[in-house]
Parts: sequence; C-alpha cells; structure tokens
Amino acid sequence: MGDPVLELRQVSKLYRTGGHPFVAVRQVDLAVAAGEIVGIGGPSGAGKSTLLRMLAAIEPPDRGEVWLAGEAAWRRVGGGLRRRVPRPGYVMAVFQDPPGSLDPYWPVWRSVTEPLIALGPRLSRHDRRNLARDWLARVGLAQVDPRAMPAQLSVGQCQRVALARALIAQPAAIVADEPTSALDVTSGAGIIRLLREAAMGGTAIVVVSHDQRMLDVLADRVTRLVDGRLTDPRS
Ligand SMILES: Nc1ncnc2c1ncn2[C@@H]1O[C@H](COP(=O)(O)OP(=O)(O)OP(=O)(O)O)[C@@H](O)[C@H]1O
Repeated sequence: MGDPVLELRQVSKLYRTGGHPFVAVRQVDLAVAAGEIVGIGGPSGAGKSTLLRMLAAIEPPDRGEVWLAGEAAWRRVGGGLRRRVPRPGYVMAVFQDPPGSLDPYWPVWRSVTEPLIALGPRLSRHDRRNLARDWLARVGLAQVDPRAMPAQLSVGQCQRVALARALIAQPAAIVADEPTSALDVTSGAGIIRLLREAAMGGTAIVVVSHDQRMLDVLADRVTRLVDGRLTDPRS
C-alpha cells in the first residue's frame, strides 16, 4: 500500500484565549488511505473542526506533523512555516458555514469552477458556466442559475455549491464539516451518494458530524473525538 493521502502524527493544537492556553486537539494520530471514508463524531467543542483544518493543511499544528502523500505539509523556513501541498487542489475542504465559505461577490459559476483555474486549463467564461451548470446538476441544483449570487441561495443550496466546488477538480482528498447539516433527507442522501462515488474514484474522505447515523451510513470507519482526543475506531 502507498503512503496515506492524509496523515496526522501526534498532532496537537493549542489556542490562547484571554491569555489562557486551551488544548483543542491532543496527540491525534490518523491516517486516511485513497478511497477510504473516515467519519469523526463527537460532541460540540470536541475539536472536530480544528482537526479538519489541520488535515486540510489550512492551519498548522502546534505539536506533531501533518503529512500529505508522504510529505510533510509544513516546513520551517527562517522563523516561519511554509505550507507545501503535493499539487493545487490536492485537498479540498467543505466548511460548516456554507454561505460564509463562498465569495459573496462571485456568481456561483465562478466559485464552483475556481479550483480548475489553479490546475492550468484555460477555460472561457462560457465553458466555466457550462461546467458549473453540469456540476450544479450533479449536486441536485439543476434549477439554480449558475449566474446566481450566494445571497440568492438557501444555506442548503450553498452547502451543495461548496460540495460541487470541492468535487470538480477531482481532489486526492475531501474534508467536510457537517456536509449534510442544512439538507433535507433526500438531498442529504444525494450528498452521501456523491461522496461515495468520489471515494470509489480514489478520493480519501474525512467527514465530521454530530449525526452518528449519517456517519454510520457513509463511512468505512467511524471514530470519535472527545476533549480533543480520538477514541478507538469502532470499525
Ligand atoms: N481560532 C480559535 N481560537 C480560539 N479558540 C478556538 C479557535 N477555534 C476553536 N477554538 C476552540 O477550540 C475548541 C474546539 O473547537 P472546534 O470548533 O474545533 O470544535 P467542534 O468539535 O468542531 O465543535 P462543533 O461541533 O460545535 O462545531 C472549542 O472550545 C473552541 O472554542
């Protein structure tokens, strides 16, 4: 088997609020292989979102290491840290606040197709709109005009736009924070199907949620984060 797509090695994260240190994530080890879906449950404030941000190499850990495809994601350069990902769009994140994670001044087509720009293909505005229309249909938003602005969409629709944006560049990994929280049962089932399809295509997926049933249905392996510590996987 090759290197894990995403890996945390003894990762800890500490926040200082009002001068008081608070350990949000404690010595977590986690490795996710290509095509694997890992679910992480746990109570509010357990550190799940913090863990996802570190898996996506958005935020560096204070202790331990994040590895992507067998390479350290953060390198010390001078006095600071430099982020290194194997390629643009290697890991795509879907955050908990879908409207807030879309640029409010961009039409939906632009947000959905943005990850493709970093990968190099020169696409006309016309092509980008058509591609966005296809991907919107795949996430159950065939009725949404790609020229719509985020403010014209519901929270659940924004959540699906964010998922289309994550899927479009066929990333090596997707990390998703409560990806079905704003959706009705049918739409949620559609998202679960899309994530499964992505995993069958080789994408490593980590989903955090309070919804234990959804995690049980979706994931190959479900674990829990409690007070920043990962408990033993249940399967
Ligand atoms: N940027 C930050 N600065 C200070 N404290 C933070 C920061 N981000 C998170 N925390 C704290 O770290 C802890 C874990 O937060 P986190 O959002 O990771 O939990 P969570 O399990 O995702 O919670 P929820 O399920 O409610 O979203 C919380 O106590 C939170 O207040």
